Amino acid sequence: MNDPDRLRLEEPTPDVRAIITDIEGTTSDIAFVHDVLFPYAREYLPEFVRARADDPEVAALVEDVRNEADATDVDLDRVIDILGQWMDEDRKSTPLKALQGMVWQQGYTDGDFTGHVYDDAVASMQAWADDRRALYVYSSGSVTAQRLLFTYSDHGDLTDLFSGYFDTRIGPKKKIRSYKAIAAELGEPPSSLLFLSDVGDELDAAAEAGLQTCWVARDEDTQEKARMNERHPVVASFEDIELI
Ligand SMILES: CSCCC(=O)C(=O)COP(=O)(O)O
Ligand SMILES: [Mg+2]
Repeated sequence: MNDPDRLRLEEPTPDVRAIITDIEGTTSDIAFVHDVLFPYAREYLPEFVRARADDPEVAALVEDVRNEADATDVDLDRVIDILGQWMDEDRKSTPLKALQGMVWQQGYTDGDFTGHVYDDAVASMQAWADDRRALYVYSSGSVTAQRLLFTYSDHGDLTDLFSGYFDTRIGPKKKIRSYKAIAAELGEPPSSLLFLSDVGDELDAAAEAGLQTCWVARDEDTQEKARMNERHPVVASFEDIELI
């Protein structure tokens, strides 16, 4: 590992004890999320919500949508319209994400698609797990959706690699407090945690919380933007990350 171009993450104080990774754009292709998962949810979420409206879990999420939309008196059809609008906006709403995850379950189990995970992400995550580094996911997709993607991945079931999952129930991904809450939940000093993402605002928030960060910029446009930010080490793939 003496390649001078290889990114080495020097430890501020302790070594990296745990890695927390984003999914969309980081472990997995943005196109899989936007061209496969989102259209599937756009098509099947309305009938899913109607069919399961009396299920207590779905009913509670529908109520959460009404509250988040500040529309407490609206009927189910209006809630479904709101969810459609939020999907069009790619709003990172916790109840929407929970409902999407429940809808995707059908797609994965029917074999309509498998979860895309980059080859380099699989290889590095396997090596880190072998090296006894704990690996966590933090995504706006619900924990259910995260588990599904890695259970039904292109590479088979990868869930053994992960020690835990966080979604927006711990807080939004662009807020400093979310990363502090994750560190507190893991019982680790923030500086011993490494957060991987393709989004600068998420990395900025993590760095402000004291985490080590790495910008996974998989295409040239993102690499240029990432390098201009200058706050985070930049890699084109997980292969370029060398942990000390
Ligand atoms: C868990 S796969 C679905 C991803 C998703 O719904 C999403 O909004 C992407 O969020 P991320 O935080 O992984 O960029
Ligand atoms: Mg992302």
